Amino acid sequence: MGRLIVIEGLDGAGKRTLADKLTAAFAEQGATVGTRAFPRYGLSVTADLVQDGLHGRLGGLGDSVYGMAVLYALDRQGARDDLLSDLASFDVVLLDRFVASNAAYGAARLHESADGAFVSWVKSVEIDRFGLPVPHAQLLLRVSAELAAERATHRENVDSRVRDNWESDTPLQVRVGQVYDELATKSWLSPWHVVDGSTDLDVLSLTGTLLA
Ligand SMILES: Cc1cn([C@H]2C[C@H](O)[C@@H](COP(=O)(O)O)O2)c(=O)[nH]c1=O
Repeated sequence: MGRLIVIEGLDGAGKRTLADKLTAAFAEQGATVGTRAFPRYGLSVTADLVQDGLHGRLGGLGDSVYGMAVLYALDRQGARDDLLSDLASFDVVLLDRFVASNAAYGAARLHESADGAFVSWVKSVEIDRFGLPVPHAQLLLRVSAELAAERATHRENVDSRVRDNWESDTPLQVRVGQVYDELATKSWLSPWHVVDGSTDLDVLSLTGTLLA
């Protein structure tokens, strides 16, 4: 059975770059790696609806924290069998965002902490009812909301990728960062490793820790 390792962090933290570096480093250490990212834009109708919601095209549903969270959760539920089969075939399954994204963003939108009702609800729906696998470890790629916004703006200019309504909401991003810190401190679902996303990482030593 492979290890499910999840990368979490703010929009613009550099999760995709870290996923690429970790994939190469795991391979260098002889581990086979499968990667996935959530939401599964272009692959699932629920993820495409999420995108509509993020860009204000779902009316009141986009404004509903629980409504949007259900869409994200259904997208993952639809990938459950694929995830379980990946875990049976690879040593490491590396995910760019998972259940904790729902917990952090939803709680932040509701101005709740990681000890609030929303975070418990996410676990009860996604882990207890949908039966999604619990991560072996979660990596919090920690950057300030200012640096994340700078990177997201740069990506917007370079890739012509329009920032969604949440990405351009800096106070929201600050609260998301706080909830992530709390989730890591309380080892929500599994152990968390907090890594500094503002400097170059020692990826080989990180993979060593994750494989130990
Ligand atoms: C995967 C996921 C993302 N999100 C948020 C984080 C981002 O602001 C936004 C889109 O994610 P993305 O920028 O990684 O594509 O959705 C949730 O609120 N819940 C989730 O389950």
